[in-house]
Amino acid sequence: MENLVEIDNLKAYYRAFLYGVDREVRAVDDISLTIRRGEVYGVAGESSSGKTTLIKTIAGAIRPPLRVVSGSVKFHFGGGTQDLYAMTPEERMALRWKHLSYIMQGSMNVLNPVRRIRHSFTDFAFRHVKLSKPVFFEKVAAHLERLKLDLQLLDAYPHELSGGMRQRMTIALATILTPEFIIADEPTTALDVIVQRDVLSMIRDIQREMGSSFLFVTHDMGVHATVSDRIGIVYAGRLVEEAPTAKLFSAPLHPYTQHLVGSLPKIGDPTTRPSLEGRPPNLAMPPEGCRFHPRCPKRMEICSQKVPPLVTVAPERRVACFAVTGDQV
Ligand SMILES: Nc1ncnc2c1ncn2[C@@H]1O[C@H](COP(=O)(O)OP(=O)(O)OP(=O)(O)O)[C@@H](O)[C@H]1O
Repeated sequence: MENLVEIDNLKAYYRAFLYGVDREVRAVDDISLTIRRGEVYGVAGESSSGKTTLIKTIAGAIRPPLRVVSGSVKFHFGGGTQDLYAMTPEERMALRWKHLSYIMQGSMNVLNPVRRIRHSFTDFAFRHVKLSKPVFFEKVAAHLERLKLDLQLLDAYPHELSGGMRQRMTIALATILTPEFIIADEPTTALDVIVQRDVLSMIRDIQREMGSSFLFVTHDMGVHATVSDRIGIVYAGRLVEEAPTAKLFSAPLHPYTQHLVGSLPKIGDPTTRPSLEGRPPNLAMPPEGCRFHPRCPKRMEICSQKVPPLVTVAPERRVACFAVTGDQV
């Protein structure tokens, strides 16, 4: 399958003053991954592991104190190649909505709270199309109908809608121009499970119908099991494992992934789930070597001395762990 997004050795750090000292918070530290055309690539990891920073960096939404230290993000939109950090801000803006769009956790961030929803469609999407307004709104109506959303919702204010309905409208807005790449950041985290299921199946349907690629970020492994084709596990700013979803769940290789998968509840199994010792590291002062080693049940001497490289250990499987790959890599 063809690659749509190629991320190479990406490093993005925040500059922060901690206890009066100027430090770098290494939130995205040497991440390389590719997202194929038409796939849902899931990114999982606990709070503060750098998921949102990774998204911002891939979307080119960088503002101080965050900066891209090195690496590249390349897209293959519209048959060409776009090198995100070699583009002007205007060129980057031109990719938004048409080729790349966002579904965020809080739909209120996108839908303007003081304007009727139809204005959000005009503000974000209309300027990217060469259509008259009536023809544009015919397109919007057809899209909403396809997504089984009531047209009258366009005349509502965001606060008049339930959380689930607002999130569906946000998804409709993000997909109106059939973008090739959609980034979804915890899009169902704030929703109850029933609404969450409906929103996830809506995302899956859209993805199948439009053939778009998704970067789907959530800490919820249950959600990944439902939507993601492949999953990358992020720990303390680094990608520690990547595998097709079924393989990641049936045979996780990295001790951290084993913990994430092992702590999922199983119906009918009354045994208590193991918890992990310690806390994730402070990314302004991460431990030497493997960042997971202070918490790792399989740690060896080398783990505190050397950073384990991400190694391809089987087709479509990469892992960064000396306990799996041996210490000769
Ligand atoms: N503006 C900022 N200045 C300094 N450090 C920051 C800033 N924003 C985030 N960080 C730090 O960057 C690291 C990664 O944060 P990020 O929000 O990307 O993690 P996350 O995995 O998305 O977490 P969550 O799931 O809680 O949103 C954290 O250590 C966080 O404290």
